[in-house]
Amino acid sequence: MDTLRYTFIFNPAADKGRAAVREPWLRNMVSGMHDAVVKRTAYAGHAGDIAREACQESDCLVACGGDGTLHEVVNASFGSDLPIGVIPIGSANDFIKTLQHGGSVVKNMPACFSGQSRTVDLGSVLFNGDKHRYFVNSLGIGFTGRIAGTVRRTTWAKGELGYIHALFSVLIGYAPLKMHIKITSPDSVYEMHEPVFAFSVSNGRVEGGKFRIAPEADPADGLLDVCILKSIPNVLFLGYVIKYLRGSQIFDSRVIYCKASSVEVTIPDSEMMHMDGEVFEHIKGKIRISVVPGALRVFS
Ligand SMILES: Nc1ncnc2c1ncn2[C@@H]1O[C@H](COP(=O)(O)OP(=O)(O)OP(=O)(O)O)[C@@H](O)[C@H]1O
Repeated sequence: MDTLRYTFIFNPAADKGRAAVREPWLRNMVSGMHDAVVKRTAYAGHAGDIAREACQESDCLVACGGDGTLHEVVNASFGSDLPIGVIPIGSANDFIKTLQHGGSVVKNMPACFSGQSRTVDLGSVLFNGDKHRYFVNSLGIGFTGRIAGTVRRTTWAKGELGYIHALFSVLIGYAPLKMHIKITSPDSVYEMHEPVFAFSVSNGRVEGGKFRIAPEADPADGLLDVCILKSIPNVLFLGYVIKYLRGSQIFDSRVIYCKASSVEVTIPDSEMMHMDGEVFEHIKGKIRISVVPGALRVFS
């Protein structure tokens, strides 16, 4: 069998710059193992540019960073059918927690070289008219979009602490958002039109490091998991934080949790959205989210 050609796409800015110290380790691990090169990103968006080029000259791509790095690599290489590996050296590394090897950097290295891959679903998102992205792990509009924005802006709080700090910062002055939501499930269509505290659609189970936002999610089931927290008084918030940490919010009467093949959301006012922790500002109008079954090959 021919040796597989690997491109490792290394984001030194991941984990608020702490990933940079991993570079000698990564280069050492990679050297002499297979036909592999390490390419270091130089700016935000560069992981996608490297991935696009590498599709022509590689058999496998490995995203070395957090969920944002993986998000860029997946969007840039969509349609190439190249398997993608993950070396989780970001702050949260949420998607890898749903895959077999958990968040371990050391365990994921051999997984990348095993040649064993499996297919998982992707979320496809049309927004602001003609804008389009795929997400791997999760999407949030409103509350969790603002949290992702705060995490990006805050430089002093690193790792999962950054997500906890952002959670409470966003809560101050937060009011539930008006949303019209249409959820299409395999056997039903459900519509709601009321203020929503938190809205997410997930392919993976975890978000923000520790929050079990979609505890029933299976990234290979051909469906996305929808979790909507209806309007709640802010005083009840702490109780819901604990429920989201445990994944028990799905049994709460104020939460809608279901599997869907597509979700259409309409928001009248400009809002923040995140996909895999990447922030998209000034989102307004219709957002069309749908599953693309088995669209991504991952090493696991
Ligand atoms: N060389 C670079 N300089 C500045 N920013 C970069 C560079 N390379 C990539 N980025 C940006 O760094 C951001 C953070 O990357 P990533 O999401 O992988 O790490 P993280 O936020 O620590 O992890 P997680 O999303 O799992 O919490 C991304 O938005 C990406 O576009």
